[in-house]
Amino acid sequence: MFEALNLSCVRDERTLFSGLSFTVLPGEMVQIEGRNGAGKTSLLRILAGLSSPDAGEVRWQGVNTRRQRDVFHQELLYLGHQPGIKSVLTAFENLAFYLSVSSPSVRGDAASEAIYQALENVGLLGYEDVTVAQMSAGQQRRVALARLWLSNAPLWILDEPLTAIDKQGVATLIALFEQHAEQGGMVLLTTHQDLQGVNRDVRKIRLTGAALA
Ligand SMILES: Nc1ncnc2c1ncn2[C@@H]1O[C@H](COP(=O)(O)OP(=O)(O)OP(=O)(O)O)[C@@H](O)[C@H]1O
Repeated sequence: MFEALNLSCVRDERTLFSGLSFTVLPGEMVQIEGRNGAGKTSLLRILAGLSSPDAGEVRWQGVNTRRQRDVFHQELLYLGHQPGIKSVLTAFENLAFYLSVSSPSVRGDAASEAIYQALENVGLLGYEDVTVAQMSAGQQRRVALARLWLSNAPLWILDEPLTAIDKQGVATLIALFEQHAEQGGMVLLTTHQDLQGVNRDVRKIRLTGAALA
C-alpha cells in the first residue's frame, strides 16, 4: 500500500496543494490531473522521494519512505520529464545498467534477451548500439520507457509517460500499464491525454491549485 498523508507543497510562496491525502492499493491506476503549473510534477517528485513536502509524509507499506529509502527505491520505478538515461551510453548499455541494478539475478543471455525484447516493444530494435546522444527526443524517451518492461518494481510513478509518443506507442504503453495493475502493481501517472481504451477503472486525483480536490 502506498499512502500520501496530509501533503502540502509551497513553491514561490504559492500553495500548490495542502492537506492532500490518498491511498493507492495493489491493482490500482491513479491519474493526477490539473492544469499546467497545478503542481503535478511537484507532487510526483515528492511521492518518489526526490523532494520534500512542506508538510505531511509518504508511506510505503505503512512506513515513512524517508525511513526506508533503499527499500522504497528498489520497489519504485520513477520516470520523470527528463529521460533519466546516460547520453554517452548506447540504448543497450543503458538498459543493461538498469537491469543490473533492478534485477541483479537476471544476467547473461537472459538479460540480453530481456533487453532486446524491451527495445522491440518500444520500436527501437536496430538502435541498440546507437548512443543516446545521437537519438531524437522521442527515441530517447522510448529508451527510458523501455525500462518499464524490465522493471519488477510494484510501484510505477510516471510523469507524462505518453508525451512525444505516437498513437501506436501510446496504445502499447496503456496496455502495459493495465497489465501491471492486473498483476497487482500500482500505476500513478500524469498525462494531458485521455487514457483511451483503458479497460479498468482509473482513479483521478485533481489538483486545483488550492487544497485537495
Ligand atoms: N523547484 C522549484 N522552485 C520554484 N518553483 C517551482 C519549482 N518547481 C516547480 N515550481 C513551480 O511550481 C508550479 C508547479 O509546477 P509543476 O511542474 O509541479 O506543475 P505541473 O502541474 O506538473 O505542470 P505541467 O502540466 O505544465 O507540467 C509552477 O508554477 C512552477 O514554476
